[in-house]
Amino acid sequence: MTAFPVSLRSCGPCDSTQQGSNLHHTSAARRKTKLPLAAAADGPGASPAAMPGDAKGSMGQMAAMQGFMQQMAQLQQQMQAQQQAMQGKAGSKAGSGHLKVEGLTFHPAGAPAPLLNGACLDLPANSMGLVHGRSGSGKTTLLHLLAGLSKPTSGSISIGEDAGQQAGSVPASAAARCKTGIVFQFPERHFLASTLLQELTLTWPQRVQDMPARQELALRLDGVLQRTGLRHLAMDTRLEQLSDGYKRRVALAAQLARAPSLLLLDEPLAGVDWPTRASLASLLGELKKDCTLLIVSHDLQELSPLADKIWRMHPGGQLLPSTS
Ligand SMILES: Nc1ncnc2c1ncn2[C@@H]1O[C@H](COP(=O)(O)OP(=O)(O)OP(=O)(O)O)[C@@H](O)[C@H]1O
Repeated sequence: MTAFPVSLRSCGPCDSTQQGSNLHHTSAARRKTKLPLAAAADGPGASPAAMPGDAKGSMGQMAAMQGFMQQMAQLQQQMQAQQQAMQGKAGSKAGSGHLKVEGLTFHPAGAPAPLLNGACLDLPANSMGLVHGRSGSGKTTLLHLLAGLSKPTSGSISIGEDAGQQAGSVPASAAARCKTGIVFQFPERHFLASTLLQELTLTWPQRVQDMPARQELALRLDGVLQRTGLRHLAMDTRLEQLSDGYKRRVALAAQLARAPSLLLLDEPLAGVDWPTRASLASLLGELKKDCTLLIVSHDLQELSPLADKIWRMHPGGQLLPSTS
């Protein structure tokens, strides 16, 4: 079994032990979270049109800033999830991943029309949903709303136990969101650490009293590494040395170690070679046993046979059931 850093030591300098380094980076990430999160919480106000004049840089800079804000928001959610699991609020075992979305509309400030227009979907627990559609139709936007990375203009998102309740205009509860994982389209752009070990343990709780939670996470991660085909890699492998397929596996493993009840995946097969696509697709099919999956993809050939429900995102942000 792979040895993970369950024990806690004081935070050392970056070039000290791997574990000390990890603690250091995690603390730093926590500190960094405050400012971008305040901006992210503004939702539509964070769009380029709503930024003050001196912040209107190039679109590339804005995209990078938005990516960073989303990354920080996700990190904070994951940290909250570990904390709540430890306190017994969210439970350490994956709960129901029933996803219900009603009338979801997203019209960011400055956009001429809504990016998402009254989207509805109902995805039972332990099933796989697939969303396809033309480039730019709003598929990624939908995933970001479901992950709580953007704030909807109107509509409701219910996850797990919430899904049985009457929908209102409020998004899913914080506890349900904490059990939602997301793997981005280009996961390597969202890596915050340098090595495999650091990335996989980045959001683990750090306090002395968190030892049982860390032990549980280490045990779960061992199984996840086996399942995602990463177990043969050295834990000090540098992430930049990995192929695109392996980087996707690392991002997936980091999410699975949290035992999400809902896992959102953006183009999980894009940019990987054919044998890797086949093995990744088969892994995603197996994951239905553990959680509910909602996948955005153009790769219908591999994924539609595995999907229980399929939707097409039409231009104008309308989500309609689809047969393929
Ligand atoms: N906050 C925002 N403000 C304004 N426009 C936005 C915002 N977020 C996304 N967009 C625009 O909304 C459109 C839909 O983007 P989205 O990434 O959701 O499409 P997609 O269907 O996932 O495309 P692809 O298949 O190419 O990944 C794009 O034109 C994008 O530039």
